[in-house]
Amino acid sequence: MSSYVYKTTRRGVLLAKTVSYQVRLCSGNFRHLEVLKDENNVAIVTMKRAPVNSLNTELLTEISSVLTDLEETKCSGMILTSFSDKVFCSGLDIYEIFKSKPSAIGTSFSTLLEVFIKLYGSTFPTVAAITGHAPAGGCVLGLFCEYRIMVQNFKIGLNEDQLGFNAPSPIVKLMINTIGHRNAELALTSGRLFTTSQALQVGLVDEIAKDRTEAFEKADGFLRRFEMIPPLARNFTKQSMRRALLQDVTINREKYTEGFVSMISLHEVQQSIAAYLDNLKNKKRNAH
Ligand SMILES: CC/C=C\CC/C=C/CC(=O)SCCNC(=O)CCNC(=O)[C@H](O)C(C)(C)COP(=O)(O)OP(=O)(O)OC[C@H]1O[C@@H](n2cnc3c(N)ncnc32)[C@H](O)[C@@H]1OP(=O)(O)O
Repeated sequence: MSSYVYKTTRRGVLLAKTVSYQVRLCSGNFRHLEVLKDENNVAIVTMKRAPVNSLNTELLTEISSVLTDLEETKCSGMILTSFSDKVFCSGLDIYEIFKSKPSAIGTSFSTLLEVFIKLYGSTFPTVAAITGHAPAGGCVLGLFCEYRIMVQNFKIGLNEDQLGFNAPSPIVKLMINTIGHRNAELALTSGRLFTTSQALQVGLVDEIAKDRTEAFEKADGFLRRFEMIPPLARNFTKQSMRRALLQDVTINREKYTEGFVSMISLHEVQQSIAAYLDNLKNKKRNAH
């Protein structure tokens, strides 16, 4: 178990260094996730695929499986977060889409769509405690949740265009639903990454936190808003707001996967990803 776990009290979720009797580690043999539940059946799902939580098929499969478990055990809320104080999630594992077989690209993307359906369509309230950078697929994970709290001085956004391909249409719709058509078009066409405060201004995140502890307090505050709301009513409303997009992704999952694979497999796109990776490595080299 990592050195940090989250202790819950009746008044909220607090960062602590010791396991409280009130918190139990969920069963399930996860390599890249830690799942804790408090006495109110709120789950804290922490991604811990070092160094940057890139979403490979294994991590995506684990997230999908946790979501099934949380539905079955009638979880009352979920906080999605990262083990890292620098990166929430760095998006799809680039090495699973660069120079990879179409079948591997397809599996990775299709599993992301499975997570889309389960997380975006979950019956319980969901909040992302974004403790670091959240580019591309990292931002997408946040967008699947109902509410986003982001620690200050990081970056978030859909930068797919910078890598040489476009964000798939369900993600474009999700972005439009969140920040409006004009802002989404400007952001997507330039692959813009927003700073935390810019993201708040545009509505991409809902609250800013000064650090992880505050992010958790605010996440807990969001979940507590629903204490007096009958869960059935809440869920009906949520599903009715999300139905069109959920149905689209569910019905067209295969079509979207084929489209993504074809696009990523294009020679020009692979060249752009190679250049992007070079750039990433150079940045790292120059920083040292
Ligand atoms: C309906 C459909 C739904 C959705 C479609 C969504 C499609 C999404 C496409 C994607 O998500 S593509 C991935 C896009 N991701 C990025 O552009 C992020 C790239 N990474 C960064 O900008 C930075 O690494 C960072 C800001 C996340 C972290 O910076 P820093 O803390 O300085 O770490 P390093 O840059 O040194 O990286 C450490 C290590 O990790 C590797 N890495 C980083 N990101 C990824 C990644 N996405 N996949 C695989 N590996 C990644 C990086 O290369 C370094 O590796 P070393 O071997 O050099 O240590």
